[in-house]
Amino acid sequence: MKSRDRLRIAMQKSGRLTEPAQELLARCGLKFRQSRDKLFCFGEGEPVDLLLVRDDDIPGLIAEGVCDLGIVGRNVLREFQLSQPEPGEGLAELRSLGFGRCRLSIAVPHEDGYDGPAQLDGRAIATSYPGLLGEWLRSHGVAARVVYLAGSVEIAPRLGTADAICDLVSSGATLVANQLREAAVVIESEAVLAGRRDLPADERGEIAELLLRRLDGVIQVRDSRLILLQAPRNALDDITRLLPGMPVPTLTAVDGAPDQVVVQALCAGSVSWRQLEDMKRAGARDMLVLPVEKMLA
Ligand SMILES: Nc1ncnc2c1ncn2[C@@H]1O[C@H](COP(=O)(O)OP(=O)(O)OP(=O)(O)O)[C@@H](O)[C@H]1O
Ligand SMILES: O=P(O)(O)OC[C@H]1O[C@H](OP(=O)(O)OP(=O)(O)O)[C@H](O)[C@@H]1O
Ligand SMILES: [Mg+2]
Repeated sequence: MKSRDRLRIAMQKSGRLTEPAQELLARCGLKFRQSRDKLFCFGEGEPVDLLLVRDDDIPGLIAEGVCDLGIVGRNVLREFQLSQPEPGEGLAELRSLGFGRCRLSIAVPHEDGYDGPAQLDGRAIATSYPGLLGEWLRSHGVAARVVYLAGSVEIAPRLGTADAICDLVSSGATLVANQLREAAVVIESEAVLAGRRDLPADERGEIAELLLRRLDGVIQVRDSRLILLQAPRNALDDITRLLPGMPVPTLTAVDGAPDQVVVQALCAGSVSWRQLEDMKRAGARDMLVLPVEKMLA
């Protein structure tokens, strides 16, 4: 294969993960110019390019070395890994990215009810994820027949081609619309950054590491809020306990009010109105919750 000195990331061309993935890379400071056929994006500035493909193709492209990294659902990555002779080798989930959250679940016709895995013994289950379903069935000691369907899995029970399904669920609206009920969760999924276990030991590896560092900063910032408030010193313990992630706050004295301090704290996660009201009851006032734009430890 031709050697390459630019890092290449595979991502979904058009689908649920496209926009959030593009936004995430932009937040990492990467800028791209799209090719005319819209299959490739050339990186401007950093030596990082994008390949825009069907999400199902992403793990294979990384495994074959066509791309170095990929942004893909954990469901697709795990299914690919299970299709390989050595599922534990080759590809790895390098980071979880916090969008595209859904779960792969087994669902049964609403009128059937569900009283545990044994109910699925001897039944036919339709899915696009035979590897993940097969693993779940084995680990629960269930002998069911797996019927592979590439799409529209949810209509299989009505068509009589299966007794149950195993498909992605988010709001549950698709299940309700098809008179199905969620019976068991096979895996919780979200978009992940996938890569080979061994990053290339050259310039591309260095760029990948730089990208991972920026990504960590972006993810941490996205999930962080800076809170500023004023409080009586004797209420500090109570107020700190109410801060998400219980950070160690920085304290500043208030001129002319020795019993008061200004508290500054970096919180993990958003701060709800309810938490602010609880802090106010504990003695806090003049509370400000600020988003964080960039962070570098
Ligand atoms: N309802 C949902 N809510 C949230 N995330 C979802 C939902 N359905 C799927 N996902 C996640 O988003 C990924 C992409 O879903 P999408 O429906 O865009 O894929 P697709 O139809 O297979 O697209 P492609 O044309 O690229 O093959 C899924 O693999 C899954 O990780
Ligand atoms: O629980 P819900 O919020 O209803 O989401 C679940 C549905 O979302 C996905 O399909 P999508 O809408 O992407 O259609 P597709 O299968 O045709 O891609 C998935 O395959 C489920 O059918
Ligand atoms: Mg797909």
